[in-house]
This record gives sequence, C-alpha cells and structure tokens, in this order.
Amino acid sequence: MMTLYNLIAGYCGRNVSPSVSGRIKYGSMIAIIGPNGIGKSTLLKTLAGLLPPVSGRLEFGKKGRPRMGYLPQNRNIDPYFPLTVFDVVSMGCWPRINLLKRLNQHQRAVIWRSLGQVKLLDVLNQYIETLSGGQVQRMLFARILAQQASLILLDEPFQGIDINTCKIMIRAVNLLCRRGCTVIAALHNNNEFITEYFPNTLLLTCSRSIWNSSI
Ligand SMILES: Nc1ncnc2c1ncn2[C@@H]1O[C@H](COP(=O)(O)OP(=O)(O)OP(=O)(O)O)[C@@H](O)[C@H]1O
Repeated sequence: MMTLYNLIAGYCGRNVSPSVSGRIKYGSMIAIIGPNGIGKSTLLKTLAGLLPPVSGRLEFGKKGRPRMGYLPQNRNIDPYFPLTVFDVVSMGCWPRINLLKRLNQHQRAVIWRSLGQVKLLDVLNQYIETLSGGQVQRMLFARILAQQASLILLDEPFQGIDINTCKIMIRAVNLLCRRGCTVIAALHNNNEFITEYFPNTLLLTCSRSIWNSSI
C-alpha cells in the first residue's frame, strides 16, 4: 500500500530523520521508535503528507493516498469551548458531510460505535470541560475511529494516560488492523506496549533506520 524509497524527513530542506526505505502492507501495525529528537514525529508528519520529504519519495498503490487519520503529539483542544463529546467525535465525519446537511443515520451509527469502542458512551452528552485527561485522549481517539480511515498515524498516543485507557485504545487499534487498516505509531523506546502489541518496528538512529530490530 505504501512504499518508501530512501525517504528523509525534515524541515526546510534540513535532514532530520535518517533515510528510510521499505514497503508497508495493508493491515500492518508499526511502531516508529528511537530516542528523543531523532525525527519520529517529523517522519510521521511526512507520511501524513503534512511535510514534503527532504529527499527520497513515498508512493502509494494504484488507489492513491488512502483516507488518513492523524493524531498529533500536541493535542491542543480548548476545554472551555461549548462542545459535547458527541460533537467532537462527529467531527471525524465532517469530510464526508455537506456543511448544510445533518449527520445521517449511518454516520450517527459510526459515531456511536467509535464512542463504544473507547468506552465513552456514558459521557457522550457531557461538555468537554468536564472530562478527565484520559477521557479527552479517548475522545480524540474516537474521532479518529469515526473518520473510518484506512491509514492511521498516531504520535505518542499513550503519553500520560493510565494502563486501562492504553489497553482500551490498543484493543481498538488491533481491531482496525484486523479489518485491513494500517496503523503507524511513534512511540518512546521504553513504551511497554511495543513488544507486546506491535508486531513491526522501525527504529530510527542517527545514522540509519532499522526495521524490526529488538529494542
Ligand atoms: N517545526 C519545526 N521546524 C524545525 N525543526 C523542528 C520542527 N519541529 C521539530 N523540529 C526539530 O526536528 C528534530 C526532530 O524532532 P521530532 O519531534 O521529529 O523528534 P522525535 O523523535 O519525535 O522526538 P520526541 O521523542 O522528543 O517526541 C528536533 O531537533 C526538533 O527540534
């Protein structure tokens, strides 16, 4: 689905990541790992199409760039904006609804299912200012699920959240991969979930990138 040819990510023509080559198949679950500042987020942004590669290239299959969901590391959300949990998760459907139209039955079902997967159905009508940090994280994750993307890019999705919330999110990610969605997550090396849940890793070092190396 996605092939990387000597891809180097960076800013304004300055290399940040090492060169990465490889083929990423449908349904893969990949952790990008490496020390702080090595370029994990930068590479993820490049895969997301938010940054052009400094050099090398990224190619998608015949169908072109798939529908993508991206969870950035800096998840700024104004907690005092009067939105409910349902409102935020429904934003995942926006690309597919006309601004003048309401959500249809199918889209509502998708939102409910996404909320159910992250166990937030009981707070769907609550304002976001009333949520805990872990609930906010799960809500943003549900928004990604509602996008029904076939490529999901997650930047440090488990940072600062408790083990139960992590497990809820991991289960949702596993389910997506079994349905053919590709999930790529930038994670810190010491993340205990890597060995247990991510069958494939891409280790970035200052000199090169290494697929499926043990941490
Ligand atoms: N917008 C930017 N413009 C220029 N340089 C940047 C920008 N964002 C990050 N950098 C630099 O790129 C390098 C890699 O940063 P990046 O966030 O990709 O690393 P990382 O491996 O994800 O780090 P961490 O593990 O700390 O999240 C750092 O030196 C950082 O200062």
